[in-house]
Amino acid sequence: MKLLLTNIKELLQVRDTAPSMLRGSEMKELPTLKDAWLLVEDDLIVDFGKMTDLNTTSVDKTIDCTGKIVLPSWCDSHTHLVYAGNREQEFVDRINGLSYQEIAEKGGGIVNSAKKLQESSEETLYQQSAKRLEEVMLLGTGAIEIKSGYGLTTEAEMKMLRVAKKLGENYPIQIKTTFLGAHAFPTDYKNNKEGYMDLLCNEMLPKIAKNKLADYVDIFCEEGYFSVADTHRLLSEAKQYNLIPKIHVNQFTALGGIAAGVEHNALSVDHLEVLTDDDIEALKGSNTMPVALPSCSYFLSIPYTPGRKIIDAGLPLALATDYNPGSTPSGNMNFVVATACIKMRLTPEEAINAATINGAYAMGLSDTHGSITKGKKANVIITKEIPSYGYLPYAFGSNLIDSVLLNGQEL
Ligand SMILES: N=CN[C@@H](CCC(=O)O)C(=O)O
Ligand SMILES: [Zn+2]
Repeated sequence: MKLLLTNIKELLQVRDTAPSMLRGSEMKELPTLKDAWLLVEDDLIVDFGKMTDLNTTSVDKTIDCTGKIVLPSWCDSHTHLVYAGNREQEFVDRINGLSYQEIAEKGGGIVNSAKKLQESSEETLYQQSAKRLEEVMLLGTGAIEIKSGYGLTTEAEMKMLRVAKKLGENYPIQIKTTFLGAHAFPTDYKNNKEGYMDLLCNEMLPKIAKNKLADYVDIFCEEGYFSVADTHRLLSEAKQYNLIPKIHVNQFTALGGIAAGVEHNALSVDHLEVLTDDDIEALKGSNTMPVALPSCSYFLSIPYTPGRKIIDAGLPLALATDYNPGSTPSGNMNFVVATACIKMRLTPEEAINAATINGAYAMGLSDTHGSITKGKKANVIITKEIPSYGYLPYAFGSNLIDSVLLNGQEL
C-alpha cells in the first residue's frame, strides 16, 4: 500500500539521519521542508521532498494537505495509562485545601488506586485502558510507555503489565512497559518496608522478567516513598534481568536520586520539579534523559520542572504526559507541548523536539520513531489549516489535529 501526502504546507522534523537525542542548543533547531510531499509504503516512511521535485509516482491513495502542517507523532515516554476507576474525590479534596501528600498520608493516593485495581478484573482494566489509549492516539501520540505500579502485589502488578502488553498487540501503536512495583508501600507493609523491598527484589522482579512483561524498571525515589538506598538496591537487582531504569525522582524533594539514577545508567530521570545545581552536574556527560511532566505541575499546582535551566546547561530534555488518575488525569501531548512553552519558557522548536526525538530516546525508540526519516515508522500528525507550527502551542486550548497516521494507517 502506497500513500502520498501532497501540498504539505510545512513538513516538520525532517532528518536525513536522525540523531538519537538532541542536547542544549541543538534543541533550538527544528528542520523543516515547506511545500512538501511525503511518501509512505505500508508502515514506513519511504521518501519525502519539495513539491517542485515530485515525480508523479503511482500510488494507492493521495491525501491533499494544502494549508496543513505534518509532523511526527508525539512520543509519550512516561504514562500510567493502565489504571482502574478514577480519583475525582481526591481532586475535590485538594480544591478544599488538602495537599497531595496529606491525601496520601490518609490512605488515599497510590494505595487508593491499588485497591481499585486489585478489585478490578483483567478484562475491565483492559476495557478502561483501551478507551484511554484510543483517545490519546487520536490526539497524536504514536509511541507510548506504560508503567505498572497500581498493583503493589505480585499478581496485580503482573495483571497491569499483561494489560499494557495486550494493548500493544491490539493497537497500531508502539508500547513500552515499565515495572513500577516500587511506586508506594502497600498498607500491609507500612511498618515493614524492608519486607516489601524483599518482595520486590526476590519475587516480583524475577517473575516479571521470566514472563517478559517489562522493558524497564522504575522506582518512586521520594520522601515518604522509597529512599536513595532503596533505589540503589532495586536498580542493582534489576541489572541481572536486563531491566534498564527509568525513575521517578525530585518531584517534591531533592534527595540525591538523580545521581543514583545516572550511576545505574538510567535511560531517563522523570519529574525533576525540584532540581539542584548538583543534580544538573550529575546529569552532565551522562546518557540519561531528563523528562519533564508539565501537566502534572499544572494539575497539582506544584513548580514546573526548570526546563529552560536544563537546556541552557547543555542538557537534553524530553516532555511526557504522566497520564495517571492521581496527579495527571490527562494524556494530551498537545497540552504538554503548549504548557512547556507557556510555563517552562521552551520555544516551540524546543518543545516539539522534546516531545518527538527526545521522547523516542526516552523509550529506546530513536531508530524507529520521533522524526521524518526514511525507514522510520509512518507515524504522523496532519494538522488542520494553521498559519505556522508556532500556532500549535499558541492556540493551546484548540484541537488542531485534522488526522493521524499510525504505522501508515489512517485512524
Ligand atoms: N509520583 C508518583 N507517581 C505518579 C502519580 C501517582 C498517583 O498519584 O497516583 C506521578 O508520576 O505523578
Ligand atoms: Zn509518573
